[in-house]
Amino acid sequence: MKDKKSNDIWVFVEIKEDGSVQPSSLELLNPGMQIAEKTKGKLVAVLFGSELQSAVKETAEYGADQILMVQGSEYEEYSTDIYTDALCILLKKYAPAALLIAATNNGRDMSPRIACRLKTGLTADCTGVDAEEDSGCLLWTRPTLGGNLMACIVCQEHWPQMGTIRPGTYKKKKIVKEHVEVRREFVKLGASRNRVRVYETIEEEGVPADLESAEIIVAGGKGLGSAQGFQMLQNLADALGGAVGATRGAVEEGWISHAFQIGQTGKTVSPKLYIACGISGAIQHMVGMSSANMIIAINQDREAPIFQIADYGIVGDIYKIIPEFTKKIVDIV
Ligand SMILES: Cc1cc2nc3c(=O)[nH]c(=O)nc-3n(C[C@H](O)[C@H](O)[C@H](O)COP(=O)(O)OP(=O)(O)OC[C@H]3O[C@@H](n4cnc5c(N)ncnc54)[C@H](O)[C@@H]3O)c2cc1C
Repeated sequence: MKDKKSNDIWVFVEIKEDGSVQPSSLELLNPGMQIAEKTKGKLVAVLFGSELQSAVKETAEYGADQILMVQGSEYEEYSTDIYTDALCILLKKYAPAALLIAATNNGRDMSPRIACRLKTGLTADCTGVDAEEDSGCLLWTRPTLGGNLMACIVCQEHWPQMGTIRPGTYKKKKIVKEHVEVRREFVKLGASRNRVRVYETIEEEGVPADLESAEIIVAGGKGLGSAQGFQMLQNLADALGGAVGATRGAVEEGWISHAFQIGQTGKTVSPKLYIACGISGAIQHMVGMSSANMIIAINQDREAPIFQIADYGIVGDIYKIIPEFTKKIVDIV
């Protein structure tokens, strides 16, 4: 679209199959607030679903000025056709300045279709977003050229400014607002049709359930020396109620699948506690985990760069430290 009707920033808030809110969507309300302040618009959360009361209540705690709820049985589960059609109708009606979508499977599926229909640009899989105050254009950051460079992408004169943002890039931020306006929207889908029916959802085996939203991550690198080392880390993660992650070094060795990789070409995480075991601290790894609240690094090389960002550093052999540490935790719990 060539014009916008407002400076509002929209965040599409995805609802999971169990009716709860996708945490990575709530994370986007955090940068959304700062951007809306710069563009001098409202922060609007858009929700689709069949039963939205509790999702609206939860979303209202994360800083939205307004919530658009689109309720109906046709939105009970995600459908590429229905969601794309409905969101395009709303975007044409309100013509906001920007739309932020979490880079989940559904977000990645829907976003390019919307951008194409509205004849606007889409910056996919971003690791950061900001806004230019003068132009109101969004500044999207993402790795480019195989991850060797970070690019700042601007899409001028096309609205809404659209991008998908990697889960885990931002932290959810609770904000108490005196008033959050909740508006019901009825979208007349007309000739829309759902061409795809989902008969069954099969969870892929061996994939970490929610690495991006884990509060504790025990990550391993090449210092583990073998795939067996990850079992040792899994024991510690289980004792702490956390998840296991890995460096690209360990993934390339074939010790663990790419789904566990953290970093520039893997996942972005932001846990409360990150325990880095046998990880040197290459920049491409650190961009994916440096926003953790607390980092504990265990490495036998006291010069390893990971110690520069660690809150606590232990110089030593992981094979001596981790089993002892796990035993202590198990004894306490
Ligand atoms: C374009 C591009 C994208 C990339 N994307 C990513 C990415 O997304 N994620 C990522 O992780 N990397 C990525 N990399 C690779 C990155 O540059 C590093 O090569 C990688 O992170 C190194 O992994 P590592 O720390 O496991 O291995 P190493 O750098 O080999 O470090 C192993 C560490 O283990 C320590 N150690 C060894 N034995 C022990 C022991 N017994 N006890 C304690 N410590 C021990 C060593 O002292 C060493 O510091 C990318 C690279 C490029 C070029």
